[in-house]
Amino acid sequence: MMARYPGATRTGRRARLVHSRSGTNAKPPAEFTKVPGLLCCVMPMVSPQGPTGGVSDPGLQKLLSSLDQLETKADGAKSDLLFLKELLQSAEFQNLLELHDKVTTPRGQRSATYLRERHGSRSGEEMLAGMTPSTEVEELGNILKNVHLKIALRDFQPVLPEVPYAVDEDEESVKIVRLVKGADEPLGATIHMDEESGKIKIARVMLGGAADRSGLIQSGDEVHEVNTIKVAGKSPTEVVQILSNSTGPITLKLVPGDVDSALYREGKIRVRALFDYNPVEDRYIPCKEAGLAFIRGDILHIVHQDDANWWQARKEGDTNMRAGLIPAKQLQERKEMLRTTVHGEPMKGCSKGNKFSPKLNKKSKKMKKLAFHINQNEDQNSEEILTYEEVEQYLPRGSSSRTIVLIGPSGVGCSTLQNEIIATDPDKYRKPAIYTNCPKRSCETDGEEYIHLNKQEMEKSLQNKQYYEHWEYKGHLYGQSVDTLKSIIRDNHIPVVTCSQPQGIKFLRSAEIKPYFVFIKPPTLTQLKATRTNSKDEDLEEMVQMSDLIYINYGYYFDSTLINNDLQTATTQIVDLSKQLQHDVQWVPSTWT
Ligand SMILES: Nc1ncnc2c1ncn2[C@@H]1O[C@H](COP(=O)(O)OP(=O)(O)OP(=O)(O)O)[C@@H](O)[C@H]1O
Repeated sequence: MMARYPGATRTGRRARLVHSRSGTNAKPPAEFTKVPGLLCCVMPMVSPQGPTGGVSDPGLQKLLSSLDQLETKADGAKSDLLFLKELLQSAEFQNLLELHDKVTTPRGQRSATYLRERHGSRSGEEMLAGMTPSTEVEELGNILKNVHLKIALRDFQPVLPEVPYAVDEDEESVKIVRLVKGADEPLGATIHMDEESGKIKIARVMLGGAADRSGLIQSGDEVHEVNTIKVAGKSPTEVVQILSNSTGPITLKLVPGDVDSALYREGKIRVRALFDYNPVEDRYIPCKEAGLAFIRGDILHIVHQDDANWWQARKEGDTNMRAGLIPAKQLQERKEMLRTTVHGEPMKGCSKGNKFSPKLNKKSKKMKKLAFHINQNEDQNSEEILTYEEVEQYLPRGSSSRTIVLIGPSGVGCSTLQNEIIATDPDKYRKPAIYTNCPKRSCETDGEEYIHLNKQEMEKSLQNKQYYEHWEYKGHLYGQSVDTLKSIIRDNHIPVVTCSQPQGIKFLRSAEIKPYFVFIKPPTLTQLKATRTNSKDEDLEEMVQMSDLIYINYGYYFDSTLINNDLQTATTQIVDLSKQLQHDVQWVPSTWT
C-alpha cells in the first residue's frame, strides 16, 4: 500500500500529515472562477468521515478496521498507527488509489457500470450534501447535473482493435507500426533487398510522406511483415505488390535499424533546376512513384541529401509537403555523360558554342561582332553539364537594383528596347559607354557614348579580358566593360544593357552586377512580317529559328521571357518588371548574397 504513495519518504510523510490534519478540520468551500461564456469549478477536497473516514473501497475499509483493533495492542507505536490511519483516509491517498485502479483495470471491464459502481456513492448530490448551502453550492449542483459531465463518465468510441500480433518475448526489439494514409497517397518510403543478408529493408523515408509523419519508420529498418504477411524470401517487387494490394491502414512489423534519426532533419538548401526531369522516363530511379518531376528554372528545396544518388526535394512554394526523389548532382552528371558518350546523343542543357546567330550578315554591325567571336573566342565551358545551381533569397535594399540585360536573336529589337526603356526615365536607367579605338568625332563627348582609347590601349585591354563582349567594325575595335556598369550602379542608376554573345552572360553573372536576364523573343512569323516591313522574309525566318536555338542552349540563364511584338507594350512590360525587382524578394545564386 505504501508503495502507492509516490515520494513517501519519512520526511515527506510527516509534511503531508500536517497538511492533511489542517484539511480535516477546516473544510474549504467550493471555489468558482467566472469566465465570460465559461464556468470553471475547482472542487473542494472531500474530507474523510466516520470510523473509516468515508472510505468506499471495501479492502481499505477492512484494513482500517484492522488498524483500529491493533491500536489497543500496540502501546509504543500508537503515533505510527495514527499516522497510517490518517494517511489511508486522506483524500489524496484515495484519489491515488482510484487512479491506480483505473489504470490497472482492463479497458473492457471499465464500463459505464464499473464507473457507476466506483462513482455511485459520490454522485453530484451526495458530494454536495455535506456542504453548507449557498448560491455557489447550488450552482455547482447544476453543473454536476449537466449532460456533458455525465458523458465524461463513459468510454469513448470507437475502441481501437488490439494490435493483431503476438510478439515473442525473446524477439529482439520489434516495432509494430500502423499507418493510416490517404487513399491515393503512397507509403512515402522505398524498400530494397540488403545484398549481404537478403533481407527487405527500408531504403529511404520520404520527408513529409505518410511513413515520415508516423515518426516511427527509419531508413535501415528491417521489414518482417506487411499486414501480417511475412516478407522473408520475397523480392522487393513482391513486397511492393503486397503494399499496393492493401486497402485501409497498413501495419508493418519492423526490426529497427541503427540509423541516427538526426539524419532526417530537413535540409535548407534551395537550388534552381537547370534541366527538365520526368521520373516516369527515368529508368534509373528506384521507385517512379516516389519521383518529383520538374522543369528547368524551377526552384527546388533539397530536404535530404544523404543518399549519394538520390536527393529528396520539394518544389518551392508547393503546398504538398511530401518530398520526392530527384537525381543527385553527381548522378545526373554521370547519366548525361553516359548518354552522350555511350549513346552518342547530344548533351542536354549544355552550352555548346558562343553564337547567337550562325550566319554572317555583312550589312549588320551586330553580325560583325559575331564574326569576330566565331573566329577568335571559343566558349571555355562548352562541356559543362548543367544540373542544379544553389540559390538564396535576395531582398533589394535602398536604391540597389538588378542590372537589366536584354538578350535575343539579332534584329529582334534589343537595342531599340534598350533606348526606349532609358527614355522612360533617363535619370534612373543608364546605358554603359563603349570602349573603342575609333577616332572621336566632333559631335561626340568622351565618356558619354564612347570612351576613346588608342590601338595599343585597346589591344591591351582585350588581352586583359576587360570586356564582357567585344567586336570589330570597319577595322576598329569595340568593347563593353563591366567597370562602366559598376560605376553606373555606384551612382545609384540602373544599367540597361544588351548581350549578344554567350560568354557575356557568364561574365555578367556576379554579385556586383546582379544581372536580370530578359529573353527577347520574336513574335510569330506572320506578326514579324507585318511589323518589320523593311526586313527580308528569310532574315525574319532565321531570326525565329535562332530564337529557338538560343532558348534551348541558354534558356537556363533567363529570368524572364518577353515577346517583342508591339514595341510600346514590350517597353512597358520591362519597366514594370524592373520596378518589381526593386522591392520583391528574389531567388539569386547563393554566391551573390
Ligand atoms: N516591336 C517592334 N516593332 C517593329 N519594329 C521593331 C520592333 N522592335 C525593333 N524593331 C525594328 O527592328 C530593327 C532591329 O532592331 P534592333 O537593332 O533594336 O535589333 P537588335 O536586337 O538590337 O539587333 P542587332 O543586334 O542586330 O542590332 C530596327 O529597325 C527596329 O526599329
